[in-house]
Amino acid sequence: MDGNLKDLALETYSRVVTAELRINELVQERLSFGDPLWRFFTVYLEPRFLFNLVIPMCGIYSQALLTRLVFAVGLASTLNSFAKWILPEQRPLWLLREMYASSVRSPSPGVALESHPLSCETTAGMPCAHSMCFTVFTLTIWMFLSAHAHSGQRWLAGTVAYGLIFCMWLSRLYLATEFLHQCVLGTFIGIQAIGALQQNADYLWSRRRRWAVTGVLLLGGLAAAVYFAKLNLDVDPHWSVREAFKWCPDPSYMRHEASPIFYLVRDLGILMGIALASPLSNL
Ligand SMILES: O=P(O)(O)OC[C@H]1O[C@@H](O)[C@H](O)[C@@H](O)[C@@H]1O
Repeated sequence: MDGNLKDLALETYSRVVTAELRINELVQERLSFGDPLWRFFTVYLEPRFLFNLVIPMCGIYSQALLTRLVFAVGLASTLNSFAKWILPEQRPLWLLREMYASSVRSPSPGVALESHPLSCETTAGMPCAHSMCFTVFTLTIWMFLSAHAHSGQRWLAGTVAYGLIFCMWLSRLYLATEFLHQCVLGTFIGIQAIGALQQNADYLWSRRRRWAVTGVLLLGGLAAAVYFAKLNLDVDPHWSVREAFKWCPDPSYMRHEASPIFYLVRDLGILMGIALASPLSNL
């Protein structure tokens, strides 16, 4: 019974992702006129660029906004890196090439996807980091600016924010780095994370430095524990890097600073900065 259920779940999953490959193909075929725009979203609105340039620039407008953005996007990015680290999922190009390369999986999906230098990601797919962090970034700004806006202005700004998030999905689908469900879930988790941060804002912002630093160190311990647990279970912790090496058309497209461990260290570094500045309510 258990075996049947597992087979059914695997078969359903396989059907869904195969159908989703067609969505990637459709976006590539129909929306190629927007190529520069899709590249812009992926390159200039990605989490690293947000942390390095866009969020500090927002600080020119307001320091309160800067603090909120670093806190919210930093937490969202860490959550995302942990999800990819603990439970990695395929990306469309990896799956497609594996389907064509393997004689076991048939019939072949009959889909052709173009790959770009930007398609060579070395982390796992789920949930989409670009969609998740950009959702948190956009909605945090929207909430901050809406505080003193009329309902009409709020509605207009909200529509623009969701339109931009949708463009980020199209960008990731166009570059065939993500399946649609990975983009949708990235945004969904981002929205849930913002809700949870809002509800617990007083508690989180009043944490003393000692507790915040201990929390970040524990997260570092969790990341290391996952690494050793996977080794023990004979699961490759660097599975996503191997997949990228296997299926990327040109290994020079890959960046060493894009590996899961690098992103975990980057995100925990950002969180450690926040922890050292705690309690945030004093800023
Ligand atoms: O999950 P995505 O959207 O394909 O992004 C992969 C990586 O892309 C990088 O550009 C980001 O800096 C990382 O945070 C992210 O994990």
